[in-house]
Amino acid sequence: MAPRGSGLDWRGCALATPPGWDWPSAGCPPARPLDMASQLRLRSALALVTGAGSGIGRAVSVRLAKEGATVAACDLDRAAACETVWLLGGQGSEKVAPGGAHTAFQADVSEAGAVRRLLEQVQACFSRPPSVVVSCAGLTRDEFLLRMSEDDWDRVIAVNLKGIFLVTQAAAQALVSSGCRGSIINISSIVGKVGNVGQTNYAASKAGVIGLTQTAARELGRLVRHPWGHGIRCNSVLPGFITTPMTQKVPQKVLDKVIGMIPMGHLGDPEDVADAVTFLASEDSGYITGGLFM
Ligand SMILES: CCCCCCCCCCCCCC(=O)CC(=O)SCCNC(=O)CCNC(=O)[C@H](O)C(C)(C)COP(=O)(O)OP(=O)(O)OC[C@H]1O[C@@H](n2cnc3c(N)ncnc32)[C@H](O)[C@@H]1OP(=O)(O)O
Ligand SMILES: NC(=O)C1=CN([C@@H]2O[C@H](COP(=O)(O)OP(=O)(O)OC[C@H]3O[C@@H](n4cnc5c(N)ncnc54)[C@H](O)[C@@H]3O)[C@@H](O)[C@H]2O)C=CC1
Repeated sequence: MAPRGSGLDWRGCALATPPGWDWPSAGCPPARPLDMASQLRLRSALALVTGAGSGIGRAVSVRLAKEGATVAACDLDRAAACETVWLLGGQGSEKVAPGGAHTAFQADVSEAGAVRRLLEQVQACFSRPPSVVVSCAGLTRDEFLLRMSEDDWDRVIAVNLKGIFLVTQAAAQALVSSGCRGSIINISSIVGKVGNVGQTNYAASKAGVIGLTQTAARELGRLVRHPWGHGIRCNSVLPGFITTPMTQKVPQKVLDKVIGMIPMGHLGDPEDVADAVTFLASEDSGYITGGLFM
């Protein structure tokens, strides 16, 4: 069954009106018109999405596919990645994804060999490197500093920071080897800028993602004519609280505290992040590299 609010029915087909959509009484058009998909800004793109099996990564996969991209959906959880591909139309989705059928891949992004094999498998499957790479894979191991274990620190840094290093490096190497331009989008967090109680490990990892991405942008951004330039844009997105399985673990009393500080007055949806990611993946952001704050 397609996830609630995915805007997709049981077959993965777009609903005329997403479940729970409350058409504004004033009759004004919906905030996120479904016909945005008709733009097909990513018609020829091959997009690799890590963490594609849940939450933001799944929403990003759906959104990129709506704009014509072929999606290589990667996750530690193979079944979850396969469910995402099923939502996108699965095998036989060539009719909606000119670049080939959406495909699921399994990899632990914290393992160098797994990431190397992932990029090899994606290129073997599609005969080209992914021109859009979105790193959503991530986890939390929240605890107060005074009580945090070394393992909780190590695992969060390994997945959230080293994982993005490995995927960014492998994807950039593949693009440079092929002389292709690309757009790499790394999901950081507002926590990487302002910190958050109970998240010394997570905040450090997300702050590291910001610095990694800004540096990669400096090294990879210029067009090929520079020895270190390759026309590859790198941006990080820093969402606040978004309603996903990751935030469902947060004590309600904490959410109650934080919601009052959110300018929009409520948690965001994964689709809100997917919209920003899709903009950064497309040529509409052709002169933006080094970061975008939400
Ligand atoms: C300029 C804007 C400033 C914004 C401020 C920061 C906003 C942060 C927004 C983050 C948005 C992005 C999030 C993201 O990237 C995705 C995630 O990381 S989702 C997970 C987020 N995790 C948390 O926020 C940690 C939540 N806390 C916990 O899980 C537990 O408290 C913890 C495991 C750390 C400890 O559990 P326990 O020992 O059981 O203690 P309590 O739960 O009872 O807490 C004791 C006490 O501390 C208060 N508290 C705990 N966490 C927070 C928090 N994050 N912010 C504020 N206060 C917190 C808690 O309310 C208790 O207070 P009492 O008054 O004693 O009840
Ligand atoms: N939910 C939120 O409030 C916010 C989330 N983020 C970030 O967005 C990204 C996505 O988070 P959510 O969708 O909310 O979480 P989620 O828990 O719904 O999805 C995370 C996905 O990453 C996968 N994953 C975990 N470890 C992996 C690994 N080692 N290798 C490959 N895949 C792995 C999980 O299997 C899962 O499918 C994360 O990087 C998170 O830190 C940033 C800001 C806010």
